[in-house]
Amino acid sequence: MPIIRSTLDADLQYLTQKIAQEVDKELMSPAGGFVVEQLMELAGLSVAQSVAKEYPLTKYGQVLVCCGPGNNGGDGLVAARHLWHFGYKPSIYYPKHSKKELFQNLVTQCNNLHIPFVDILAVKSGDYSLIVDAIFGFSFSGAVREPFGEIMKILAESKVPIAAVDIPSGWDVEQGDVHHTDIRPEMLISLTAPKLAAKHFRGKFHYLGGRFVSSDFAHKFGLELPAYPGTDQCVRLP
Ligand SMILES: NC(=O)C1=CN([C@@H]2O[C@H](COP(=O)(O)OP(=O)(O)OC[C@H]3O[C@@H](n4cnc5c(N)ncnc54)[C@H](O)[C@@H]3O)[C@@H](O)[C@H]2O)[C@H](O)CC1
Ligand SMILES: [K+]
Repeated sequence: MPIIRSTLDADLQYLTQKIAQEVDKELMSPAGGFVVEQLMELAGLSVAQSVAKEYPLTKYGQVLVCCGPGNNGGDGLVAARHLWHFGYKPSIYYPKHSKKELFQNLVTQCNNLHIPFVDILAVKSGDYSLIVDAIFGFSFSGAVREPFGEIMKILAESKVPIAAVDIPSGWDVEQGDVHHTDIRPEMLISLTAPKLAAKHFRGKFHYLGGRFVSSDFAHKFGLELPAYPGTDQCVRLP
């Protein structure tokens, strides 16, 4: 059963990069009425909740959240904060801090919880039982540019499970791992709706998060979204 059907392209069951960006833009237009802080908060909360459903803190308490320079990284910063409140012991690898106030605030919030910001050596230490990959999302394009090549390599060689936010980082948003990053997440948390790259996902757990789409809005974009159970911010996809 298709989860998403886009009437903008009848052959698609998953979103193209362009449609994903259009949906995002429309949500934050006067017609959508959202601001980015709200969407990011709900996206990050849904990531933390998805992780908590499959990786209990008794076994996966030490979580490393790897955050990139854009909004995917912002989702990671939010997710780290919620994971901390859920009882996990997150650390954050965030090599390229954004100067935007939104991101500075997210960093302050994490600092206030004493969530450590670690460097690449800590990432290599193997002290973590789970990695959250929030490096690149739906605006990634082309081959990976430095300084992210090294972290991609570490993620690819990781022996612990990876939970990827929206798209496995380094993967082409539509075609999957065409740049051969070899990142193979065990979990994928698609936000708003899966992107085409999700068709290439072979991990164990595919979740949908970002519970902020109205039915009118979904109808406008031809999105057929599954119902979220109860008060959950995420739903497991088949
Ligand atoms: N509506 C939603 O679903 C929401 C999703 N959110 C999250 O936002 C990201 C998309 O965020 P955006 O800032 O547009 O882009 P990215 O985070 O994917 O990355 C942009 C960042 O990456 C750099 N970059 C791009 N390509 C490369 C490359 N080849 N090598 C190195 N660096 C690259 C680019 O220069 C930028 O700095 C979406 O996936 C969701 O996770 C929102 O949080 C809420 C709404
Ligand atoms: K990602």
